[in-house]
Amino acid sequence: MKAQPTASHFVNGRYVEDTAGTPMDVIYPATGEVIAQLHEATPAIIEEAIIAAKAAQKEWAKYSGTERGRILRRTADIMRERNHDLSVLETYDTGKPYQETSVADATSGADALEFFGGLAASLTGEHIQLSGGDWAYTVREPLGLCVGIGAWNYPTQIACWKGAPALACGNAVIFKPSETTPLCALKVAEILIEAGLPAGLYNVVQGMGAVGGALVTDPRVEKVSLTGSVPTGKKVYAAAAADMKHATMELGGKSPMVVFDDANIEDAVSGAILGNFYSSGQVCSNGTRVFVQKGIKEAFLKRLTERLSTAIIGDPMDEATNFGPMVSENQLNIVLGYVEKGQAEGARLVCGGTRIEQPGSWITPAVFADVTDDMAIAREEIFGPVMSVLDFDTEEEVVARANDTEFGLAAGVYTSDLTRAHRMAAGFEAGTCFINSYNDAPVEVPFGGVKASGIGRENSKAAIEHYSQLKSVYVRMGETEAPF
Ligand SMILES: NC(=O)C1=CN([C@@H]2O[C@H](COP(=O)(O)OP(=O)(O)OC[C@H]3O[C@@H](n4cnc5c(N)ncnc54)[C@H](O)[C@@H]3O)[C@@H](O)[C@H]2O)C=CC1
Repeated sequence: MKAQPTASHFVNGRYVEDTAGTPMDVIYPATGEVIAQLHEATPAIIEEAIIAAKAAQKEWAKYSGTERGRILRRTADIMRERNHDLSVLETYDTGKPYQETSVADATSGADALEFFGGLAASLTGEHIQLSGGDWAYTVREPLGLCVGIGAWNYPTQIACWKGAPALACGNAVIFKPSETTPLCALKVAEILIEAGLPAGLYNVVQGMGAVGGALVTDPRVEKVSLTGSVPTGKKVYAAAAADMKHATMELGGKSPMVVFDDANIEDAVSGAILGNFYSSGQVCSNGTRVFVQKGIKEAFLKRLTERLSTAIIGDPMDEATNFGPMVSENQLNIVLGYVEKGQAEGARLVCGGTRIEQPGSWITPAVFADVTDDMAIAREEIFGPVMSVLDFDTEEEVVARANDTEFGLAAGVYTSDLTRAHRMAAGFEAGTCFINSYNDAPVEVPFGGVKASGIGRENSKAAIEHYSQLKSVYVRMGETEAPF
């Protein structure tokens, strides 16, 4: 098999297998071939991971930030050196074109390791002067054992976006990748050990939702960070709350992208393509509701369809390919179902949306025009290459319509009017806004959603708040006074 790892799990610094676990086939989405076979984690594997992580974390917490950071930065360097191999594996795991995986997956993971590695030494508390010479200080302490649960669209990135801040703060991690894309997190775990991370601090256990559920409900786990859909997020957040665990939820969206008459059409079309068709549309923050002001609607659609006709759909390993298959047959069928639904609801299919008849899970990028707010394709997260174009007249109207959704992950605006751009950003109910751009996610900037799209933030200094807690220590310099 093309991508068979040494074993299914990585626990306590080494690969481990337990063939008693349910077999899991890993399928290359571009051809439908089985490229690896793993086993789901058994309760024995989960137990081994928890025991190893708890023991290792106690020692890791005693390391200085400088020492922790050095290991993370070394890991980032190794990941960059091996970017080609890691990107090929990511392409096998997800089907995303190598043209994308070579610049947006292991490299983004390395950015997180480097950023949080650099921050580790500066994670200090503060000194607070009080009256009468008394004073207090705060200590930033790790949470303990953090569980990360991943989605299938950015497996390496998610494994690092959760692992890097957790480790920088002195925590241990157990990561459960998506069952659809289990391969790359194992490589991250292996490279962390090679870079000098003590055994037991970053473990990878495979499995379906039930394995995630077993981790989330274990009383020895202090924090849960999920990247996934809103329905899963609601379950995992509720399970974490039952034990008062810390939680970060990076969930789905149905984000608006607003294009005003005065926008640079070429840039707006680029933003709409990036925000709908990169990774075959499998990006949580995608701007799938494209509101176009009526005056430029036809010009926008014309240029969009022209540009879409130049997409290179084909072998994901070919560096020229810029549009790959859906991650799985299951996801393809969900997307095809929405294309059918959109047509049945009366939207106009401008182009694409047809299954490409060849092995693997392929579809052409779809654009719907004349979409109205009540249609399922405008309300529900599709998580595939289906763009809905909606018309609007005024700024006031479009802000209200853009916000009329349970989600609040991202929002974008294309306009050449500077003050309007900032008014729009202020009016959007979204965790991340883009002005004349779409889907940037550099590690320096907080990322996360509002409303049903989640709680907490990943990346940036903001993530530190979600992987550490403050202890306050009061120091009295005089006598202790009591009422009697
Ligand atoms: N906001 C963000 O940063 C991102 C959000 N996403 C969202 O992820 C979704 C697509 O990914 P999927 O893997 O289909 O999501 P999903 O919600 O089906 O699964 C996510 C993960 O949760 C696990 N899981 C399922 N049930 C569980 C349970 N009861 N307890 C614990 N773990 C459980 C799954 O095994 C998987 O590892 C989309 O909604 C997308 O928007 C994807 C990428 C980034």
